[in-house]
Amino acid sequence: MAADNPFVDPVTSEDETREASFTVDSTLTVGRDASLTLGTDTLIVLDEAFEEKDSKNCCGIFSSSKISANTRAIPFYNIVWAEFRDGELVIDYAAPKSKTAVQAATLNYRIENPNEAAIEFWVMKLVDRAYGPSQRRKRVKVLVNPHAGRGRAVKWYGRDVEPLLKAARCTIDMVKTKYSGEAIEITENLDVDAYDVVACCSGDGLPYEVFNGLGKRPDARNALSRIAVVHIPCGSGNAMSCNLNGTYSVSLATLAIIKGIPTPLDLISISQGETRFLSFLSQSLGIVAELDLATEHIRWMGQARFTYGFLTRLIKQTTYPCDIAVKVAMDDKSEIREHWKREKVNREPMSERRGYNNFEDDDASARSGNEDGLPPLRYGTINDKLPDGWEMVPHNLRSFYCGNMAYMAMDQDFFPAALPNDGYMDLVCITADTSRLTAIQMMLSVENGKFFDIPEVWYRKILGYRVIPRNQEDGYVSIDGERIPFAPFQAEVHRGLGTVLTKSGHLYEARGP
Ligand SMILES: Nc1ncnc2c1ncn2[C@@H]1O[C@H](COP(=O)(O)OP(=O)(O)OP(=O)(O)O)[C@@H](O)[C@H]1O
Repeated sequence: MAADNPFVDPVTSEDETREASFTVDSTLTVGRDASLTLGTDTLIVLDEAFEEKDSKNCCGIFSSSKISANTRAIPFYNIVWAEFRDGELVIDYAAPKSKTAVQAATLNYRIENPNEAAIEFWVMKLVDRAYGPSQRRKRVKVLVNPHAGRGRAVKWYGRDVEPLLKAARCTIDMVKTKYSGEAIEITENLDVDAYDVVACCSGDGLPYEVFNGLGKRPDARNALSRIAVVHIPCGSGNAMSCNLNGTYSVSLATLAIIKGIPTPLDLISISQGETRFLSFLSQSLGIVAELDLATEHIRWMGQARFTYGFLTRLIKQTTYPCDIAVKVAMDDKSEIREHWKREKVNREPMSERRGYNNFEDDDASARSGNEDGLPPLRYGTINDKLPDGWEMVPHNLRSFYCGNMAYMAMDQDFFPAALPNDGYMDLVCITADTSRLTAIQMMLSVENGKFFDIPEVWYRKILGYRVIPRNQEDGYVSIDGERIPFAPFQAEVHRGLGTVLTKSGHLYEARGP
C-alpha cells in the first residue's frame, strides 16, 4: 500500500517491524556534553559548547533556532542530509541567514566507541523525518539563464543553489544556456532515465521552453511524467516559484525543491496556424497581455509599470473585440469554491491525477492514438471546424486571461481557485461594460485576496476555448509571458500531463478562493 501512496513514507512503514525489535532512543548522546533528540518537528541539539561559541559570537547562523544558551532546534524541513562515517556523525542543514534566505551549514560530532548499528538506525530515522515522502538525493539537471533578470542568475546559482544541492547529496549537472531556445533542444534530447528533475535558474521563460522541449519528444508523455520541472527564481517574472515553492527567495526555493513532492501538473495545448505547443502558466489577450509584453520601455518603473500601464489603458477605455467559444465546466463561483475545498483534502494517488479516466465528454480520442507522444487533441486544432456544442460569441473585452496556476506574480493571486491537476483551466474575463472604478477595485483586490468575490469578476473553470481577434491590425497575445502572433488560436487542457514538485504534493502555495 505504502508504495502506491505518495503521502505515506514507505521507509517508515516498512521499518516499523525493524524498529520494534530495535529499541532505539530518540536521543543520541554524541559526547560528554552533547546530545541530539528527534522531537516532533525538529532536531533538538543540546551542546554545552554553544554557550562558549555564543560568547565568542561565532554561532550567528544558529541563533534564530536558539531555545536556551546550550540548546538549538533545527526543523526537520531544514535538514537536508545526515550520515555516520568513520566515527563521525555529519548533519547538513539549511541554516537561516535572514528572514528570506538560508545557507548550507554542517554539524559534526566525532563519537568515541560508537554503537554503530544504533547510530545508523538513529540517522536513518532522522533522514526519514527530514524527507518524508520526498525523494532523497535527486538527480538534477540545472539550466541557468545567464541573462535572466538583471544577469545575476550565475552568481546566485553559485552562492545559494549549488551549496544546498551539494549538502543534500543531489547529483548535479549544470549547463548555462547560450541562446534563446537552447533549453528546448537540451530537454528534447535529455536522457530522462538519468535525471529526476530539471531545475531552471531563470524567469518563467526557461520552464516554458523545458515543457515544450519534453513535449516535442516521441516519448513526450513518458518524459513529462518522469521529469519534474522546477523553478529557482532568478528572472524578472517568477510566477512558477511563487506557486510551487511559495517564495521568491533563491535559497528557500532550492530548499523547497530538495524537499519537494512530485505533483502532476495540467498542461495546455495551444494550436495556432499549423503549430501546436504547450503552455503551463497562462494565456492572455487584451490589457494583461499588453502589460506583460508592451511595457518593456518603462521597465525602470519596476512593479509600478503594471499599475501605470493598467491605468493609462483604463483612462483610454481600451477594449479588444474578439470572437470566443468556450467549453465551460463550471461557471458558478460557489460551485468552484466547493470544488477547490474538496480538492484541498483529496489524497488520491498520483496515478489517478493524470488523464481523464472518467471523461464523460464527447470524445474518446483523448485515450486513443499514439500512446507515447503528446495526447491527441479532443477538440481538434484551430483549423478544424468548431467542436460540437461550442458557440462563437462576439465579445468586446478589456481582458481575456486564462490561468493554470494561481499567482501570476508575487501577491498577484489572479486565479485563486486554480489547482495543479484538477484538469481545468481558470478563465477570467473583464468585459467592456465594467466601469473604470470597478476595474481599479479589481486591480487592487488582486493583492488583498478579494478579487474572486467581486461580482463583476467573471470566473469560470473550463476545458478549452477558441479566440479570434477582430478589427485590430495588430496586438498582443501572451502565452506564459512570451509573445505569439496576434492571430486566432485554440487551447485545451490535458489533466496531469506534466510534473512539478510542490510542498504539499497536491496544491499551489496560494490561499484558495
Ligand atoms: N544565453 C541566452 N541568451 C539570450 N537569451 C536567452 C539565453 N538563455 C535563455 N534565453 C532566453 O531568455 C528568455 C527569458 O528568460 P527568463 O524567463 O529566464 O528570464 P526573465 O528575466 O524573466 O526574462 P523576461 O523578463 O525577458 O521574460 C527566454 O525566452 C530564453 O529563451
